[in-house]
Amino acid sequence: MFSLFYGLWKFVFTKDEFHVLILGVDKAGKTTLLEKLKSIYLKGEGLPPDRVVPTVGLNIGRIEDANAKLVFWDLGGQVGLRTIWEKYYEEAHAIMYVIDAATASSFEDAKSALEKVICHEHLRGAPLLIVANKQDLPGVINDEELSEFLNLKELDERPYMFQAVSAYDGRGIKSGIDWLVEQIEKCKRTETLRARAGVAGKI
Ligand SMILES: Nc1nc2c(ncn2[C@@H]2O[C@H](COP(=O)(O)OP(=O)(O)OP(=O)(O)O)[C@@H](O)[C@H]2O)c(=O)[nH]1
Ligand SMILES: [Mg+2]
Repeated sequence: MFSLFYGLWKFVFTKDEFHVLILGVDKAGKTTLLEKLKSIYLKGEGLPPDRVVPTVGLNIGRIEDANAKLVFWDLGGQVGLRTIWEKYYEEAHAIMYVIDAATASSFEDAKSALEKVICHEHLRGAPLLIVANKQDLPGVINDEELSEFLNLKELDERPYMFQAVSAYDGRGIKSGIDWLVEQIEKCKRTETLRARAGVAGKI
């Protein structure tokens, strides 16, 4: 009887935990964004931008919103480190792809790296939030202009959205996360990952 009530209690009150992979080429602002996310959701725990260094390994950040726990995996974007990205694909519920929208010279690299991400079979159906970062800088392009510039094909089979953000002043971050959580909760991939975790838990 106890286990029945405990199971019900757990079902009603325990929040799901989702894994969000933060990808993008080097200097896009991924780690700065992760730190800003922490400071918004964990009230002041994130590092200030001047303490952020280029990523070589993996940075992990955990936040909790009203509906879910999110675990962010932030990987290095330098060319030689991008082969590590795919090791995380199978376990990721969603992708946050960060682009430096103020540096036009980085767009082609950002586009071709993103196309590889989108095509990877281990990420099939994963919701994708494409972040046009550095909106605080002059001359930056917004989310719509970035979408036009990238002109990405093969996006239609997954939920996706472009979001203008600044990892410095925090604009756009909450709406991006709200959208991501909503999409993760209703997408088929989440059901598949949940079923797989359930089976693994029983073995
Ligand atoms: N103005 C401005 N600068 C930013 C913003 N986000 C990041 N930066 C700067 O961009 C540079 C790169 O930021 P990182 O967060 O280290 O970039 P990254 O994508 O994690 O880079 P790798 O770890 O090498 O892949 C740093 O100088 C940051 O201070 C932003 O929103 N606005
Ligand atoms: Mg980094």
